[in-house]
Amino acid sequence: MSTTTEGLEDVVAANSRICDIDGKLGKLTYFGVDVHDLAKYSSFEETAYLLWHGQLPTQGQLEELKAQLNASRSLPKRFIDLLWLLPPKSSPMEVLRTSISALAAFDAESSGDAESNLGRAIRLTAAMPTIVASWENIRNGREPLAPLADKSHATNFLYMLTGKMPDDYTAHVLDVALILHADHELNASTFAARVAAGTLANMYAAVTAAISALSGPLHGGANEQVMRMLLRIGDVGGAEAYIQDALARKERIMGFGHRVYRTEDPRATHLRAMSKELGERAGDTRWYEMSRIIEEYIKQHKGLNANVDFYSASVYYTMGMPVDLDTPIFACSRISGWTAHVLEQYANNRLIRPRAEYVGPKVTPYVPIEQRG
Ligand SMILES: CC(=O)SCCNC(=O)CCNC(=O)[C@H](O)C(C)(C)COP(=O)(O)OP(=O)(O)OC[C@H]1O[C@@H](n2cnc3c(N)ncnc32)[C@H](O)[C@@H]1OP(=O)(O)O
Ligand SMILES: O=C([O-])CC(=O)C(=O)O
Repeated sequence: MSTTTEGLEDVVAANSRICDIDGKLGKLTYFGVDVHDLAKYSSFEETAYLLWHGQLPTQGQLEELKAQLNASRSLPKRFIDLLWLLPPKSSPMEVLRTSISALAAFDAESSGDAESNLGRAIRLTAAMPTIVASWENIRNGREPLAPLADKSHATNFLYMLTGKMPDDYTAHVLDVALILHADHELNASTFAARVAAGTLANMYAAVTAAISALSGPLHGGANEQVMRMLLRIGDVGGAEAYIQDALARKERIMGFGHRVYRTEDPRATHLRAMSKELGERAGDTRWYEMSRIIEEYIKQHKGLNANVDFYSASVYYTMGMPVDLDTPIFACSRISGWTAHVLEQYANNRLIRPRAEYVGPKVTPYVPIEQRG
């Protein structure tokens, strides 16, 4: 058998039209559209349309998608009842994973054709922020809030989380963060979704697999760990010594390094700027300043760049998000990319089944239990 590539590094495992990354140049495109342009000019809804259809929508197509999302934000009462049964200490990421798995049982459609699956992608994308916001309310003993008709995805998410209408800038920041996190080629969670879809498991099963893979601290779970680190450091003056010690202990610094990027992660450029501006607007740039010190130190001493998870931590924290919602927020964006990849997998399916290089013991005779030991 051929030599193994640990972690499948640089292995090309699928043809995909959805997302392209140039890790040397730090370029990221969705169906050929530069993520910098999407961050500047687009909205999450428009970006999701692009991922599902391969082209940006016309005004009419965008309005239709917004109407479909608005019509699918509410959750069935029996589903909300299910959330009330979960222990309040359950982590939001576990609740989200359990919820998507359970949501399969509430899907009235039985067809698995492409149109039905596109409908599922839209409904899942609409429902995820409602699930996260409902859990935030339920775990604090409050009734979940109903979504607002005719408001954007980002505005609705913030409203349902806080019970207050967000200001335009905060809604814009979340919208841009959702655009930036929407897709990233064959990252671990998208690959997990495609592996599940490749068995022709349904979209809920594939997304449940994806949420599981996203939750780990080497992937989407890193943003939460970044914020926990910043909170441990506590003040700007302590940042450099903390990182110096952590590196001396050979610790991995969350939010740094990437399997593909060898230069600045283009998403970090926007998140860094938003972290700064949010801090300035809030009159507290502590988290941004701490982040900058850590970033410079790690770049200088380890040659590693900040990834998408590093500045999203201070962005969400400055927006007032509870730290354990960081990764669920990531999932609420990546659902658009996951479902786009699942649709692409179904459209051109072949079971994904690699081989392992066997490195275990040679063939050994079976020893009866009374002769072992
Ligand atoms: C949305 C996302 O998923 S973005 C990634 C989010 N994850 C994180 O931020 C977690 C921290 N980062 C990491 O653990 C890694 O950089 C990963 C998992 C993202 C990429 O890992 P890989 O491509 O497998 O790189 P690998 O783990 O082999 O590391 C290569 C070397 O860089 C070091 N390194 C990589 N990342 C870090 C880090 N964040 N802190 C300290 N050292 C690091 C490793 O220790 C290793 O050094 P060594 O060769 O001396 O042992
Ligand atoms: O591509 C990866 O391996 C991880 C990543 O940045 C993402 O999923 O956004």
